[in-house]
Amino acid sequence: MLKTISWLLKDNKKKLYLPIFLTIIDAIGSMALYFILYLTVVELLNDTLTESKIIIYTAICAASVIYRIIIYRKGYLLCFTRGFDVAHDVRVDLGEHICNLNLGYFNKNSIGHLMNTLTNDIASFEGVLSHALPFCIKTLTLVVLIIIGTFFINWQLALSQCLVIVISFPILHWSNRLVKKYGKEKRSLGSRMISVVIEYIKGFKVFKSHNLTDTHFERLIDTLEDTRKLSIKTEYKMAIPNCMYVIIVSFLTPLILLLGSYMVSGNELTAESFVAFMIMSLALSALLISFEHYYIMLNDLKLATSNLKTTFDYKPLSYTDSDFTLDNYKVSFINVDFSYESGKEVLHNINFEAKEKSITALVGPSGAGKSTIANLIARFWDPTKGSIEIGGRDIKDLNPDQLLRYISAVFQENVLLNDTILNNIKIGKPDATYKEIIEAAKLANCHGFITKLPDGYDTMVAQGGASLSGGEKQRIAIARAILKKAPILLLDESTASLDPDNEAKINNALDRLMKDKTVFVIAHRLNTIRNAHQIILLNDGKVEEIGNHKYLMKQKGHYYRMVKEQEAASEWIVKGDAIYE
Ligand SMILES: Nc1ncnc2c1ncn2[C@@H]1O[C@H](COP(=O)(O)OP(=O)(O)OP(=O)(O)O)[C@@H](O)[C@H]1O
Repeated sequence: MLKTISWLLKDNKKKLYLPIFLTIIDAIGSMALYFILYLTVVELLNDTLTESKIIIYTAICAASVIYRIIIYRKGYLLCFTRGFDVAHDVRVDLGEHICNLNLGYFNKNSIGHLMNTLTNDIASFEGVLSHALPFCIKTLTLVVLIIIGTFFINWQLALSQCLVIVISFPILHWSNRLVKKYGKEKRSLGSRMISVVIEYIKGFKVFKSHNLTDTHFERLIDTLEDTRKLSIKTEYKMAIPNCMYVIIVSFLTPLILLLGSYMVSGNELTAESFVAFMIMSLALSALLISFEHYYIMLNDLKLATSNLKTTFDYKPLSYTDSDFTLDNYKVSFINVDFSYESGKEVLHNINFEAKEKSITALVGPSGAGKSTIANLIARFWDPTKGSIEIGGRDIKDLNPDQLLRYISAVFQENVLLNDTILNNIKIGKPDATYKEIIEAAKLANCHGFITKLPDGYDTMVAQGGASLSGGEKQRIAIARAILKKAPILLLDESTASLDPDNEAKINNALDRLMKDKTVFVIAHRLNTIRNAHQIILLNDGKVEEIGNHKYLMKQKGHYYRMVKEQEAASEWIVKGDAIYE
């Protein structure tokens, strides 16, 4: 565990040296009080406690208290602030690391697991660094100092005291094993609960429209109930070793009382040493009881750090060139195979070339692999075999962040942030001027509806863009892409039926956006792509047909049949409940 923590801390370890040192100094300072107490008891029992000695002892106690207040304040404040600083750095590192991962990571790991790592695991890490670590160090220092001190008073009693402490070790180990077992279960249940909550919130509209809110709410309730049951079970299981440990270390005082009394009556121990030993022993047993709490926290940290390390161990996409410029924007797929999950290939030996400033339409049945091709161009994933070249460069060599400067994407589901419309458009080019933003909005046909909103461009968009219509959201996404002016465009044509006015506005905006760009359009309505330079018909992850509309129609193959089917469907007239051709 220490190795993992040290790896997570990296250079931040040094930040913790001073607070740990001050914590140890504070522990040593508090020992001074025990020593004065011991001297006072000895002098009192020997009847040698004079007024001047009382003043000296009181002065030492007062000085020790002031010294400890200063050290305590400094040490603990440093522990807390440095603990929070270090956890903040781990959070930032983790955030940056996640940004560089391919989308495959989010595929394998449920959102719940990721949220758990980002929130609970880091919170455990933070809690231990800022709270448990200083208390553990202080407690351990005091325990060691008290044990050494008791050996000076009477080694036989000190040895029997150590024996009791040694007996408690297997119990601590037992509780440690339970923390590991139930901690793992709790973490995975926690991840599941977060996933279910997110699913419930995101799907609320769908569940409601299908009258399934109750069914899905029950799923949520079931997960909450499982969490409650597991928490209670954990506490019950943990209670056994916890109680045993507390009983054993509490047994220290009666043991010393019994053994000490025998030794005093047998003149093997003086009364004042006996009293001093008893004071030390009481303090020791109280310290050992509180130690267990922090020991459990430290063990829980093991799970948190191993989760964090697993996330950090997931390698980001590699590249050799981070500062590159592309000479042209021709896109080529060369013998590309791809699988999201090993053993389940979804693209097989894809070969095609999209000329610079040409339009390539990707068509085919649902699940054929159209979106996957778009994802591979943006390097959201890497092919499992073969290569993808842009401007003659294998994109595997290029820094994915830099590569995305050359690519704009307009997907069906356009995410709008809970921010102003202006800032939502600005995402396309963060340093854009107000004039550039307005121009892009005008080209995307959204200036009109934006200026009619109460605060115009400063109108806040509700989370997820809920306050705008589907067509308006799409036009804002187009404005973003216009502003970005990237030479390659990935376009997922909307499947949603839009009213003719909205559709005309979007098509008009798209025409402007597509001008002079290497465009890939995932087309669902074949009448919109008749002018594409090439149409790639994908079926079951393979290129089945390739060519322009005229050529493919002449072939009378799969594309031809799809066009004919869509034409026939568009001629249908829906009258009441009946459909007539
Ligand atoms: N994130 C993912 N993880 C695992 N499998 C996936 C993932 N995304 C897509 N797939 C699978 O890959 C295959 C191709 O999917 P893709 O989304 O590329 O098809 P598509 O042609 O775009 O379909 P549609 O027209 O319905 O959007 C499908 O079998 C799909 O189930």
